[in-house]
Amino acid sequence: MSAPPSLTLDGHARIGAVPVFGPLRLTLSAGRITCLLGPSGVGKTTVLRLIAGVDEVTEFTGTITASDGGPLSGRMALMAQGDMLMPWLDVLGNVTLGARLRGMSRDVARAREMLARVGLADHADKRPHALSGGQKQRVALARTLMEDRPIVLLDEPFSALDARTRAQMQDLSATHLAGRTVLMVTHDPAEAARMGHAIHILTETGLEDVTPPAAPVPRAVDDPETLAAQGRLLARLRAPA
Ligand SMILES: Nc1ncnc2c1ncn2[C@@H]1O[C@H](COP(=O)(O)OP(=O)(O)OP(=O)(O)O)[C@@H](O)[C@H]1O
Repeated sequence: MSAPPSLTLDGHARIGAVPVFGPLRLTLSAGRITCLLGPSGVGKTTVLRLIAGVDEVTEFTGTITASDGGPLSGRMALMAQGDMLMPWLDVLGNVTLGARLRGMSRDVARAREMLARVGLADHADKRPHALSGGQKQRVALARTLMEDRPIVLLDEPFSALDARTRAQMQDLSATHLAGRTVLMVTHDPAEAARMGHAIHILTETGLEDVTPPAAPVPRAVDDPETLAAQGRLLARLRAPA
């Protein structure tokens, strides 16, 4: 994996005549996890999709740049909202989809290992329709973590998981994402308090920074400083705009 750059999105966005966000300047520090929270519809997914280069409806005026000056394409892995699994491929085929699309041979052993880590070793031969929502989301997570990319974009990656599995997948992801430049959109203050090296809230008027706990990521769920940060975040999210 090449060294992860920092990324900066600087600009404003609209869909037709309707402003989505901006002016906004968001920096994702190199090798760190940045958590982005905020009310529904404020533009978090739009920010993530613009960085990913997959937004075809938003008119963005501004720049999205990497600190090393290099292109972003080919250096990013994206886990979009919704599992985006191919219904005609089995679980193993979905987890190795990236290699298939690049015309490379599949690393089946690594894919099976990744499936075991997300708790789906016994589901490799199933099609997505035979999985629960939380299982599908873990397949999508495994597919994203299979991609050895320096920049990783995750849109509510654990939203369909029960509390225990969610904590396990956060731990797993923190291990795999260590040293990568990560944007994680989430609605969960507890998740941001556990996972974020930087935490921002996107509001109609711009970006607000929330100081994360000092402990390394992933922080213990019952660590007092983590719980205090979770409380601060929740209070801020509940406050009137
Ligand atoms: N394809 C589209 N066409 C028109 N408007 C859109 C489209 N996609 C998103 N929008 C609008 O853009 C705005 C930002 O949407 P976005 O999905 O980025 O919000 P969000 O903060 O991620 O919301 P949520 O937390 O509910 O996922 C919303 O007002 C939404 O209605």
